Amino acid sequence: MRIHVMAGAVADGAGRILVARRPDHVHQGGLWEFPGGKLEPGERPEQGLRRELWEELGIEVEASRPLIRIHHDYCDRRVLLDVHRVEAYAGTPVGREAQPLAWEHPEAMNPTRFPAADRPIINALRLPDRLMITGEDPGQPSAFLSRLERALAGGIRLVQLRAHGLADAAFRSLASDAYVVCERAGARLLLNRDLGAAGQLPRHGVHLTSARLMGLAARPGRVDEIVGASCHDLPQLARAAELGLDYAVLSPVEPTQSHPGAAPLGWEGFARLVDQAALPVYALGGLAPSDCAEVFVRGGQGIAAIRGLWPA
Ligand SMILES: Nc1nc2c([nH]c(=O)n2[C@H]2C[C@H](O)[C@@H](COP(=O)(O)OP(=O)(O)OP(=O)(O)O)O2)c(=O)[nH]1
Repeated sequence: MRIHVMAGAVADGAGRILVARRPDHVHQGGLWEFPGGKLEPGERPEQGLRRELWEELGIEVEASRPLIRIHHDYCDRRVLLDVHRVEAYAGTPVGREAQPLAWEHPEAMNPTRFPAADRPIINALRLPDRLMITGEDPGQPSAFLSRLERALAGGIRLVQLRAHGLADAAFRSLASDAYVVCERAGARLLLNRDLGAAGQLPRHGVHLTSARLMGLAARPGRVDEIVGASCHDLPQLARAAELGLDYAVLSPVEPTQSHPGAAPLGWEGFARLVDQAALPVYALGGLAPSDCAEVFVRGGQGIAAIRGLWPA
């Protein structure tokens, strides 16, 4: 039987997340967790979250939204971790069951101190809700970089540099400049390029095409960088999770101008695939920032887009 667990990601003003230490004698004891517990029969998820955070922390959840759902098989029990981001609450969290509490920045979290199922939750907390894929003008670096700067000024914090039309030397030059611009804005740059060509280029991570993903036997890149991949079906999502990638981009959700022939998944199809994926999944294909609320309800991390995010 599967246990449905509600857990809350409660943030402070500095973006740190509240974690609690599980007692030694319980399942996954001694490890740190996102506070929560089992959904009771007949309870709605939001109700269960409110009850658990009241019982464990003495806070009243006023607003929350889905962050990620993870199915995990621990051999001795199967769990569904249904994690919500707590957006507003009343009260001051205290360990009402005498559990030690700590506030940790997601970047500083050590996944080995959490249950195995929590790794994708930590990644979901580290990643923003918008992944911008670069669009026009890669052949005109100054116009391209000024578009990039405008996007960063508008709050973009994760950028995938996609410039398949550029030869290696032009790509290397553009990537080096884009890295400087992203660093200055506190944003992260992912290179969508063969790792041989991306080589030692400065970057915060790499983005793999679905063909490259399916040809790999192990997670590529450095351990400290973000690695994600484009996916279009369940076997690709499963491979991305197996390799321990940090995120996937699933497409196309809606019909797009860039891939007019591809059959769209629709929101139902997107939600069905995401629910079986054990990693954060961005929705791609005909989407704009106003679609984020829909993506959250469907279990996704947020939107990935060229047209919807790359400045005109
Ligand atoms: N709350 C929480 N549970 C987690 C996390 N990661 C993870 O694998 N789990 C697992 C451990 C447990 O098997 C299950 C949570 O069940 P629990 O026993 O803590 O639930 P509960 O608070 O309702 O406790 P009780 O009724 O057994 O006293 O989910 C996490 O980050 N937070």
